[in-house]
Amino acid sequence: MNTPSNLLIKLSRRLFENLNEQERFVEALTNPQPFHPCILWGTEKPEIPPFQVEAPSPWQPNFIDRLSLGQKPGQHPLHEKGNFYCLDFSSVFAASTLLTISDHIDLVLDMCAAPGGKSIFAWKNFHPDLLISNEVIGKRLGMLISNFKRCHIKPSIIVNRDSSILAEIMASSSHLAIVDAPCTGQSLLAKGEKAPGCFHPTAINKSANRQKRIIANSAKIVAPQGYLAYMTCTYSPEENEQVSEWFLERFTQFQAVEINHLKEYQSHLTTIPCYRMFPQDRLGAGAFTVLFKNTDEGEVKEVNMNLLSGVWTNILEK
Ligand SMILES: C[S@@+](CC[C@H](N)C(=O)[O-])C[C@H]1O[C@@H](n2cnc3c(N)ncnc32)[C@H](O)[C@@H]1O
Repeated sequence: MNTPSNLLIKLSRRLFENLNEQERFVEALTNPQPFHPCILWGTEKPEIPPFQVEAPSPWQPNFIDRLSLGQKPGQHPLHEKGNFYCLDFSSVFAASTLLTISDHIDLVLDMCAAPGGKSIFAWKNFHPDLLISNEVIGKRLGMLISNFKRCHIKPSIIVNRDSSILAEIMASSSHLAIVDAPCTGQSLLAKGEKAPGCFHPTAINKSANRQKRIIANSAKIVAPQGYLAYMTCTYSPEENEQVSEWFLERFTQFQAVEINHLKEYQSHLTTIPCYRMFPQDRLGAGAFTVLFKNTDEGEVKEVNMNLLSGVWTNILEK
């Protein structure tokens, strides 16, 4: 067990009033325990389940399976064939806000896409006419492309652009924009991984400023009556509730949507309906999620596909 830093203890006091909850949170980060592996079925599930599966949460979509501890889905031949994608249950939690959208979604833009979990979740849930997945960091494109190829994700385009460029090229065009923002990655500790400096105020502030820039550019892409899903895998309120509050103050055409199936996870750190999963509850390492709706009426604009210049494209057939 690692000794908790003062910054971690301080954060636990800001997150929870209850002393026992503070201690459980700190323990989850300093003495990490394995979480159940999880898969997203891109194809139909086989009649004979290839894995031992845990009882599903009431809100879990049927294309997700949470597996028993010790299962190694990444080593199964169906993984190589692209039948499923491995992801954390925290990612499923964060993406589950999308399950409340009943409108037909033609176009999805995932602004921060690699390695591809939220894109694939949205693709499976909505069967959009087109999925555009963006990854700005060049060296992370390879894993995104290989996951899309392996799982036969189409029709889709992968692009490598700064959010400000996409805001121009794709203004008011997308029925759904997903911002799974780069963050300080504090929940990596709950998975036994390293995230140096993740509780330091300078790192948190820098990360929050980047998140505000990305969400502001992404908002410009959302079509009238469309949605913007914002999520992170970190705990500090500055990167989560405070980004959401900042966003609603500046982009007054957006409203946060209540997510009924996540009611018991509602954050008490803001009056906005935002939702959190914490590692001490043992479902996943942690996530923050909020869904905004653009209340503007008006015209949905077309994307100029020539300006997008995808680095990988698979739009031949659905
Ligand atoms: C939390 S990860 C995304 C995980 C992915 N959505 C998934 O579910 O597999 C955040 C991503 O944002 C990317 N990123 C970093 N800086 C960015 C920026 N300025 N604008 C957009 N994305 C950025 C990172 O390279 C990283 O791939």
